[in-house]
Amino acid sequence: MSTDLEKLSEFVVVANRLPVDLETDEDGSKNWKRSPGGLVTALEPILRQRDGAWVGWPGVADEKVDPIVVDGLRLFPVELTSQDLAEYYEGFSNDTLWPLYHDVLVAPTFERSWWHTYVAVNQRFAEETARCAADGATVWVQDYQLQLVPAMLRELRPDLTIGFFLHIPFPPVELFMQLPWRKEIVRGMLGADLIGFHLPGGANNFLFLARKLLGLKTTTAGVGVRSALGHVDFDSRVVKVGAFPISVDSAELERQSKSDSVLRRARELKEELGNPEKILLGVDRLDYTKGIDLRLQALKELLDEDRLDPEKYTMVQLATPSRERVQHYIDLRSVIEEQVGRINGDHSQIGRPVVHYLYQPVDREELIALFVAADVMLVTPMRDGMNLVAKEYVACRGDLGGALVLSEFTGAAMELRQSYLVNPHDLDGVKNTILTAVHQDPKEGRRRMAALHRQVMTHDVHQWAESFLTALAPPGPLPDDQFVTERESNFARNN
Ligand SMILES: O=P(O)(O)OC[C@H]1O[C@H](O[C@H]2O[C@H](CO)[C@@H](O)[C@H](O)[C@H]2O)[C@H](O)[C@@H](O)[C@@H]1O
Ligand SMILES: Cc1cn([C@@H]2O[C@H](COP(=O)(O)OP(=O)(O)O)[C@@H](O)[C@H]2O)c(=O)[nH]c1=O
Repeated sequence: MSTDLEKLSEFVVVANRLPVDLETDEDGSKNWKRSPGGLVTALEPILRQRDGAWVGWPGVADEKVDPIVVDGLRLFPVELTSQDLAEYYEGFSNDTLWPLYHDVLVAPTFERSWWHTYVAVNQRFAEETARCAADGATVWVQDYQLQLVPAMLRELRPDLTIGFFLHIPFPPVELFMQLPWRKEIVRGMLGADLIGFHLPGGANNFLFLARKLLGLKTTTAGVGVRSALGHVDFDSRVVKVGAFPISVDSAELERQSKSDSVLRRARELKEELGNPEKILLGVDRLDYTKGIDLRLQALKELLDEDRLDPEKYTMVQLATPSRERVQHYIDLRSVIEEQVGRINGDHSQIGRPVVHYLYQPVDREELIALFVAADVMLVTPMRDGMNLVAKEYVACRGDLGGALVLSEFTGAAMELRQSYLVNPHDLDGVKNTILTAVHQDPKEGRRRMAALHRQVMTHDVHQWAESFLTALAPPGPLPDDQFVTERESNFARNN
């Protein structure tokens, strides 16, 4: 271990994944590649800024990797066996919690052996973190895969200040109550000093559960955005609960979007696409929450009904491979690829497909060039914690060009009010809104984009981290009258 890695860390991020995955190339050589998803996009600049350490899984099973510095980041890998991968990651995290927390878009599987593995893996993450954190350090635990870590870590290291942030929606109480291990999960999160959600709704759901499920005293006033924290009286401590909408590195994205290389690449992309009148763009992990199939269905119907001319308009859909061994993801890939094939079969010409579809990760620079080239960005999830892609598109449109079609069921919709908002369950509404965005009056488009751009530039990922970490100050007791039990709050509501 190098001296840099022997040094204990004052600031530690703990997430299921490291910011880079260990991949084996065709020649057998091992390389670190950026790992997928918005959590990594958001936290990487924060870790760099604070010179912290990152505890996480290196993205490959049965691989024991020693602590390592990659691209200036200090990484502490946690090994997952093939069985852990199947039961903790693909199973409990992504086939139980993920669907349950995303409005039960597909049925969650409740499998007891997966739960036991989830507990064991969370314990391992807590132990690795306890080893690399300095005395009194700040530890920031991330997301639904690690909801038990705060309590486990507090048990091992009561000296630490522990924050927990959930990147996906926290479900309504009626859905959460389906979970056989609901009390254990809530107690696990309550090991933190501060529990953060993207939106006030998630924070309020959590406070309600703490009262209803565990009979704890909590504040009952609504939580605000970066303000009016809620409090839970738990285990002789006060746990704070708040809403902190995550964002992107807006200034950096804007800077890159204006660079010569990106502008050149954006022009090339338009040419390569045959200089269509308008380019429509979708950028997602291939996930059933993202509404990729919905937007393809909308496009198909618009083309079938002659309401969109395939010679004038082209769509690019990027889909990063994700959770490829989970059945719902396997099924969705088939559905999407059949849709793309059918649209192109019915409406394309030789050398001019209507839909350009890539099932592969695309690097940042290419992505930014696509954002700059795209006239209409389609973000249509059925449910999404935040959706950083929507904010990235807006950050890259300092030229005030383009239009954003955005699902009301994303966290981003709460802030990006001047986008073309759609209800993804209303297919006709989505079709009409796509047409409105495609044909928008340029002046109206600039007005909307100016407001969106202002919002994203003034609420960036640094503000997100700063506001969370400032609220994560050492806990202090609150006056007794700020707490009420569930029984007392019912009484207050009914009288
Ligand atoms: O690690 P994977 O299983 O490949 O999944 C990638 C990430 O997906 C999820 O991202 C969420 O976080 C984003 C940032 O807060 C948010 O914008 C988005 O709405 C969420 O879906 C997941 O929560 C992460 O843990 C994964 O790393
Ligand atoms: C398709 C694609 C995406 N990215 C980057 O990934 C993240 C996605 O974040 P988001 O919050 O929108 O959703 P999930 O976390 O996946 O649920 C965003 O930063 C994209 O720019 C990428 O780099 N390359 C890709 O091909």
